[in-house]
Amino acid sequence: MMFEYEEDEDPMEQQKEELTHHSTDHSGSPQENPFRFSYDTGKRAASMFVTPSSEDLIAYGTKHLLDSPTAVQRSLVLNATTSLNIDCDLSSDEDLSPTTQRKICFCASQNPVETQEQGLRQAKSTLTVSFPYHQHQITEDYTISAEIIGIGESGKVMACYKKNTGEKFALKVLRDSQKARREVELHWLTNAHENVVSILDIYENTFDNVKCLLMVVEFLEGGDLLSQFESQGSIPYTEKKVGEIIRQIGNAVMYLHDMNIAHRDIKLENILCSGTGDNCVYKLGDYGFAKRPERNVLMESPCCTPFYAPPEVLGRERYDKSCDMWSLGVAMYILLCGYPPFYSMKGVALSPGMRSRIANGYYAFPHEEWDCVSKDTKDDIRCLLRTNPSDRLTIHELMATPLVTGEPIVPGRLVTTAIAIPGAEEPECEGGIFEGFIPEEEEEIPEITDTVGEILPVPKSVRFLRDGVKAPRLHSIQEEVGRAMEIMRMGHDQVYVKNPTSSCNNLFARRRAIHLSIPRVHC
Ligand SMILES: Nc1ncnc2c1ncn2[C@@H]1O[C@H](COP(=O)(O)OP(=O)(O)OP(=O)(O)O)[C@@H](O)[C@H]1O
Repeated sequence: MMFEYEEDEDPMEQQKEELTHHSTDHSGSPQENPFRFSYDTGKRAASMFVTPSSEDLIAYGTKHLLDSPTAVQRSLVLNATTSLNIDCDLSSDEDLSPTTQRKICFCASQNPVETQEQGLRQAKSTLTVSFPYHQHQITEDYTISAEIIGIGESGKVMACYKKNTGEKFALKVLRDSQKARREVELHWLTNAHENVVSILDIYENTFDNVKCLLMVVEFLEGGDLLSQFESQGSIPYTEKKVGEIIRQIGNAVMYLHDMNIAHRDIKLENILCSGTGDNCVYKLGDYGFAKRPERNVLMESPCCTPFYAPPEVLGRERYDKSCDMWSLGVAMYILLCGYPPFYSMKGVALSPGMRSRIANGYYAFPHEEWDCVSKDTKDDIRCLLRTNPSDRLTIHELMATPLVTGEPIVPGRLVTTAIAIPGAEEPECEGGIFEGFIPEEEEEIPEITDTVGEILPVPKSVRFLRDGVKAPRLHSIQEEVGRAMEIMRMGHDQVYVKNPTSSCNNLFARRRAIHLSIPRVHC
């Protein structure tokens, strides 16, 4: 869907009129001070890049939300500064959910005058959405601290402090690129949701001749969910707690999916926590791989972290938002037992065996951790980890499950032995219930030296599902995953292709010896 205008209307004029009318200026003209404004919706505080008072803004948004979403949506187009296509069809208002409309109203309100000309230039061609940003130095507004809040693939996340309030925020610096712009744009587009990390300010600054985008986001004191989970010893969470996390993050995912945006990198590290207590608010962050497909075009680029990557991504087939559902299933699985459903026995991020198990949907629910989990919840995970994307639960279906709605669920057998085990028909093995098929060609299972706990009396084919990946290894696995991410995320910028004549890799060497007439390299 593309933005469309009716030929006889001039949206520029209309928006100018609306901005003039609604911008009751308290601190200067919009040109002088277009970015200084904070509002509090009651849910969150965020700088909205506008000058009107919060009442004006909300009234403005509400008015247009209720009376004339089209007018506001048209004005949103005037923010356009890049060629990214955001496929909202403004010719049909009913396509937009109320939340979507509300967000778009806010976007429209924040429109800095400086972008209007650019918007006009694009108005009757391909109409796109972008984000407003400052071009002055971030250090005019924030003090950048040396404190590192987190480290990710794209660099460090630093602490920064707003100069006039002393408030702490998180600063993510991205080297300017098409990918970075897409990350910021899609995050910006969804940032009004209460379970999405709020963006406060965006800057385009140049350091040592390198143009960067700097994103100031709210600081979540509880850190990321993986660290929080590990800091309490990776002890499995209760279904109630997991249900609450999935309810909140699922709400954010539903918001994204309703806007036809897939996050594509849902994992515990990208779920941020407002605190550590019972009232923790969970928020989705890191849109580094988020994508909005063109209409009816499924996303094709492989991304995601291997542990969370669905088969169709690994298989480089087409996929869509259902990859987020797979990743939610993986996240649920980890939180409920303390280890991931798929992993490499060799301690690498993605082995052929792990790939094969993912492709076949082959994982287990070992008795020790899973017997106390209800069959309903295990069924939810099964429905999320289906190898065929079209068979997977949608986000709307997940949000209606008892786990998420909080309806009573029949507990697993360790909680009460009086209840019949509905999973009696489930395929069982000595080590637990397993799913999928046993791959015909398994990877060699090496001697496991770092196994925590006893070796279970299970067939070799199933053993890898349990051994060696107990809680203490989770973090090191995640680190390995991090190192492998550049390869996994080849859908975007670059693909690293090893030199077949000089590469040293045992698997490659074996295959080369068997299949290829490439001279052998001694590693
Ligand atoms: N707003 C925030 N509040 C608190 N901690 C944060 C915040 N943003 C990021 N972090 C921490 O920094 C880490 C890395 O952040 P982020 O995921 O945004 O970076 P990245 O480079 O995109 O990472 P990835 O490796 O997932 O691509 C997070 O896992 C989290 O621990």
